[in-house]
Amino acid sequence: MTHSSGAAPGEARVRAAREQRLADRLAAALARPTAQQPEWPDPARARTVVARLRASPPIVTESETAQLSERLSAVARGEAFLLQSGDCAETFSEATEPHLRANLGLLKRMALLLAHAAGLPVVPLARMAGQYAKPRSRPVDADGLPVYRGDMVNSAVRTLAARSPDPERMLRAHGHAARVMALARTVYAQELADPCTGILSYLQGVPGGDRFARTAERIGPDPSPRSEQIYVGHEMLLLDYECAPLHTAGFTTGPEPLLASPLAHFLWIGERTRGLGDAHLAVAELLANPVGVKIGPSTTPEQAVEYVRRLDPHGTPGRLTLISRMGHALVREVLPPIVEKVTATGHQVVWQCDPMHGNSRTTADGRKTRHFDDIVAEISGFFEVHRTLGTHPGGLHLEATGEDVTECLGGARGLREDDLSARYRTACDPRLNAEQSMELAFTVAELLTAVSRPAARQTALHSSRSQR
Ligand SMILES: O=C[C@H](O)[C@H](O)COP(=O)(O)O
Ligand SMILES: C=C(OP(=O)(O)O)C(=O)O
Repeated sequence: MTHSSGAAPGEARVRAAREQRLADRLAAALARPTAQQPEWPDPARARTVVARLRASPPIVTESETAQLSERLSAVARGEAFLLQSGDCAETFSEATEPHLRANLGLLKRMALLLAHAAGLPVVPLARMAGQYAKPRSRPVDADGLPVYRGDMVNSAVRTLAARSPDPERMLRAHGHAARVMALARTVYAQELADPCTGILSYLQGVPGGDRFARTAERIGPDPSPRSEQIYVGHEMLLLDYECAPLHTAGFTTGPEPLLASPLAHFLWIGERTRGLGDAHLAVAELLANPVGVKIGPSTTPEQAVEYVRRLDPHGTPGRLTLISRMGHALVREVLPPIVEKVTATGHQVVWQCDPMHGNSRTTADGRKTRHFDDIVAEISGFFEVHRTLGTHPGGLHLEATGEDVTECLGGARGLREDDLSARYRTACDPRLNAEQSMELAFTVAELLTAVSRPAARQTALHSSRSQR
């Protein structure tokens, strides 16, 4: 943790004491049980890398993070919609401008579409510039090798040496993330000066695209404030990487000082590391950045309330995003008591639907995939639950790419299992391709048009225009 010098001696002492308290709390958090961490073969080498990460330059700025916090408050109040999308696992080899352009262009088109459908500003959040570590279900793969845990930890190549965790990879990940973020800022602002053209060419190119023509007609300039600004987030998984550069934040969401992560605007805790007694949650409690928690089908309403109590102690709207990933068959059953119990606490969280992770399946030849229809069914269930309870379905969290991959089944071209081998390129879980993603955006646009209230739409559009 760092602080600037130049303050009066009394002030410097107060600041030093405050930093020491935060350092002690972080050390206590890290002493708790941790899941899904690599065992570095050479711990001394790992410590050297962590020391270098501590001195590394920031990837995002605190003012951008504070701005995202404000925008998530609007989402939690029902005045905006959050769209998060990107690769399941970023790789070093795909940290290229064409790949970033494809993913960010897609995110921008989808955001524009949803903004018009919901009549609300859309906050774009890319799974990018840090999504290099993956939690896994099993420690070894089908060949008996240690499982691939993301480019930040080991290599996907199928040899024992390649799968050995290498701490130097954390430095490479940081370097790639910094470069990706710098590029993303420029690319997102530039990409599709005229996104309507991209949307219309999708409609013309895909079978049955004309069924969305009426929705497309309503699209005009982006009504979202700061529509050139992109935010990034990743799973806060690998604690050596995540905790090294934490420093006392210049902004806070309550009376006490907190730690800022300079690695991303938004961080979330995954389904496999959300234990209430575990380190990930205790670290997230110390962060000034907005945070999320994935909640799968085994989550109880009591656990959800505990996440809210711990991660949003001061009742800051949008400070916490609860990312439900129940699966299409369970969302209508499991989500309602959670939403009811959390709503009764009076805290205003962002309710976000991840329709990907509860709908994974394996094909006969061992490929992981997801069906477009299951993804739509989970989103429909999520909207239905919120419509019934009078709460705001605040956002979506997708694994999607603007590339023409063949990883998920179904969609307008009716991709079947036999088609998947053509361009199955994901490093981990299957992503929607560009066409499937646009089809999903149009489908969700129609759901949103059905749920959004015209009066609220007018007010939100008016106020977002006046902020520009
Ligand atoms: O992206 C999410 C997880 O890392 C992934 O679903 C785990 O996959 P596995 O079950 O193949 O380990
Ligand atoms: C691992 C992920 O999801 P979950 O924790 O929900 O399984 C993810 O979003 O990459």
